[in-house]
Amino acid sequence: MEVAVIGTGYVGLVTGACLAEKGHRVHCIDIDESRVQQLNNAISPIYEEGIEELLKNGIKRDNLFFTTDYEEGLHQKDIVFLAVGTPESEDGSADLSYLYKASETMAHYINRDITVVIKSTVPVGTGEQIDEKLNSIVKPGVNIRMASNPEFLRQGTAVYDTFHADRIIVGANHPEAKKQLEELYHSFHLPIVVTDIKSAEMIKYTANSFLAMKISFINEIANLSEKLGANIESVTEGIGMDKRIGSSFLNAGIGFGGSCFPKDTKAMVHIAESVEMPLSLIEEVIKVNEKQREVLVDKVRSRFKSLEGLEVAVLGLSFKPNTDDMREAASISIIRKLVQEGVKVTAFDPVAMERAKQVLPEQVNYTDSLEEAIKEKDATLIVTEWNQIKDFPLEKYVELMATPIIMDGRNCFEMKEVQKYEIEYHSIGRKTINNLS
Ligand SMILES: NC(=O)c1ccc[n+]([C@@H]2O[C@H](COP(=O)([O-])OP(=O)(O)OC[C@H]3O[C@@H](n4cnc5c(N)ncnc54)[C@H](O)[C@@H]3O)[C@@H](O)[C@H]2O)c1
Ligand SMILES: O=c1ccn([C@@H]2O[C@H](COP(=O)(O)OP(=O)(O)O[C@H]3O[C@H](CO)[C@@H](O)[C@H](O)[C@H]3O)[C@@H](O)[C@H]2O)c(=O)[nH]1
Repeated sequence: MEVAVIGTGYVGLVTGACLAEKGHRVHCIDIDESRVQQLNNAISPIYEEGIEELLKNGIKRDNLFFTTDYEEGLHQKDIVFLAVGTPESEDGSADLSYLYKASETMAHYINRDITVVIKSTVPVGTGEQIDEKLNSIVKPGVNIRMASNPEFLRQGTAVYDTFHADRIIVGANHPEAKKQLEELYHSFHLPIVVTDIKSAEMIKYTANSFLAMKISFINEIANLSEKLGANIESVTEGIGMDKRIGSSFLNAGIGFGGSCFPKDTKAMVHIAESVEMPLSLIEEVIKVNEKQREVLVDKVRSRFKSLEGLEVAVLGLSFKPNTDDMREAASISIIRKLVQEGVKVTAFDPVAMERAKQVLPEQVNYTDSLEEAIKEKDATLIVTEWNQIKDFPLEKYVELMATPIIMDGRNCFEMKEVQKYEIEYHSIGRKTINNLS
């Protein structure tokens, strides 16, 4: 089919490249000229496994194009996806200004019947509002078929997730839009759930709120387990085997970050408030998460008499492994607090250091060697569970650090493994190991 995708961020780019891989003819439109130029040279502006291979394939096959020109991108298209950002506004609501701007620009170039699909995460009712807006601009006689197709990919595994999604949600009030989207996704061989537009919009926020709730829930239980001397990993194993609970998304740590959970939970609360139906449970999920971000710094504070002049290594900066995205990364608030309290921070991340430099305090030192990062330090804080960090031998901490004290915010190491070394080891929801002589 003939497809256009507006916005070439994590969602738009991956969607466009995957649809081209399945044989559709796809034009991706973005206002960012340097991004479009890079993409035309098969260089990905985002760090995502497998994406550059798809770009090369699509460009070679001549069915994947990148442009800043809406007219060229929308020419003779059957379906157009809107995949621009919907970031957090100051009041916590979703900022729809990029979506409105993109829709308005697009409307001026639509001259035939077309299905317009919102892929961005948007509050319930946005599809209807955009529909109204488009109809007020397009030429009389041109039919807009509005639809919603929310995205569930995770950063770091975005290409894999697109080809192996648990389900595809198609929200369509118009039978032709439903038919076209089913045809578009036919070759993906994935379950498709068809619903109305408002329910599709609701599904996306509900899924993210539920997943965020699981994380805040297990983090509270982890803090309590730690206090009472229980082990959170045994607890999650024990509850996870109950099929009604399930074991996924129950990794205790220093809370959720990234470009989605923090903003989507806040937007959900805002949506509910706007219809006077407060979501107190989700409000608590957010509060628990904010408190959880403090846990590692609190552990440093209670371990050392004074933080002034302390030399600390921070391992992992991105909000999760396998991405260079720093949006709402726990490392930001942790490092800011440490620096404020006089700690000298040396940071290491396998891919996110360049992006991190734009948001972290200027006092931070960086090194691309994990060994160098921990050398002669008073403590090491583990913030992101990259494989390089998880696989780094524990004996190196003993060998290289001034005192081998590890504060692990992601429970990277098994307790029985740590027990073998002369290390002081603090983690989340588990007993402290103190083998320092
Ligand atoms: N990042 C994720 O993992 C993820 C997953 C599921 C859903 N979502 C949702 O998808 C949407 C997009 O998220 P993202 O992370 O891909 O965003 P992003 O910030 O990575 O990318 C947005 C892109 O849109 C472009 N853009 C902005 N205005 C434009 C315009 N008028 N015309 C053309 N292009 C324009 C920007 O230049 C940018 O390249 C959001 O609503 C987000 O909540 C994101
Ligand atoms: O058991 C867990 C799982 C995740 N996290 C944290 O939660 C955050 C988000 O992780 P993840 O969900 O893997 O990454 P995202 O790329 O943000 O993906 C989420 O947000 C996307 C944007 O809406 C959705 O499309 C995805 O389905 C949803 O998983 C990260 O900070 C993780 O460290 C935990 O602390 N414990």
